[in-house]
Amino acid sequence: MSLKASELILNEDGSIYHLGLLPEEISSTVITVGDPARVSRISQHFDNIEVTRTKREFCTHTGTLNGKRITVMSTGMGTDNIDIALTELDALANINLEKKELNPDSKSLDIIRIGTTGSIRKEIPLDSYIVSELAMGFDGLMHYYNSEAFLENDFSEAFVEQTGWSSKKALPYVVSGGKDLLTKMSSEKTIPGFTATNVGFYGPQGRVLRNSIPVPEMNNKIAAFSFRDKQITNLEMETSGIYGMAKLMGHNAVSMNAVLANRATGEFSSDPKKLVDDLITYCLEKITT
Ligand SMILES: O=P(O)(O)O[C@H]1O[C@H](CO)[C@@H](O)[C@H]1O
Ligand SMILES: O=c1cc[nH]c(=O)[nH]1
Repeated sequence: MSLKASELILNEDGSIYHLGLLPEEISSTVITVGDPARVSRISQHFDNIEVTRTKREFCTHTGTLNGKRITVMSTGMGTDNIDIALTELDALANINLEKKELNPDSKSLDIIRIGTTGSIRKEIPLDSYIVSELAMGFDGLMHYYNSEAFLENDFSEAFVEQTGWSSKKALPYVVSGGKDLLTKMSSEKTIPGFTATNVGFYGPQGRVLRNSIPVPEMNNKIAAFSFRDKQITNLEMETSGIYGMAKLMGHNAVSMNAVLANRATGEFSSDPKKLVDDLITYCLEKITT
C-alpha cells in the first residue's frame, strides 16, 4: 500500500522533506551532531566528499575515509528534531520513495552521535568522554510510539519514586544504546555513562539566570538516584531520542559525549573546541578500524 503524500512528504526533486536527501546520498554509517558547524569539522578529515546538502538545521556531508563511506549530519538541538532526523534517515534507508512503499528487506544503520554534555558528578571531570550505555528521556518522545517492548520501565519507576518527579512533567523513559556499537566505541579513554536527556538547556537542566525553577535541588536528586548499581552521569538534549528511535526502527546507536561543563563543581572547559575536535578524531579512528 502506497504511503499518502501528506505522510511521506517529498520535495520537487524527490528528496525527503526536511533533510533534502535522496536514498543514495546516505551511507549506512551516520554520524549525528547537534551543531551544523561541526559537520565540516568532521568531514574535513574525509578523503573525499561526494554530497553536501543543507536544509534548515540539517546539514549533511557524505564522503569516504580510509575506504569507509560515512554520512555526517547535524540535527540541531533537542529530541523533537531527532524525531524528524531519524524518521527521515530511516525512510531513506527503508522506503522506496518513488513508489512510496516499504522496501521488502529492511536495512539497519549505525548511528553515532558526537555531542557535548554537562557532567552532574564531581568524579566525572571536565574534558572527559562519556559513552552512554543507557539514556533516560525527560522529553516524552517515546510515549508517542509503541515503544513498550524495549523501555526499561523498572528504572523509570525507581527514578520517579526516588526523585519525587512531578506528574506535570513527561514520565521519564529509559532505553539502552546498541551493544555492538557501545563496545566498538569504548576504550580506556572513555567513561561508561547513563545520560539524562532534557527538554531544554536552562530551566530543564536546573540552570538559573533570571527565571526561578520549582525544584532548585533537582540536579542533586538526579545525581543521588541509584538503581541496579547505575547512576546518572550527564545531561544533554538528544541521546534518549536517538536511542529510542533507533530501537523502534531496528538501527544501532551510540552517543559519545564530550564533557564541557561540570554542573557539580560549576566549571566549564577552558578549550571546548579542542575537546570536541579530539573526540571527533577518536571517533573517526574507531569507526574506520
Ligand atoms: O553539542 P550538541 O551535539 O549540540 O549537544 C549538546 O549541546 C546542545 C546545548 O548546548 C544540545 O544539543 C546538547 O545535547
Ligand atoms: O551542560 C550542558 C553542556 C552541553 N550540553 C547540554 O545540554 N548541557
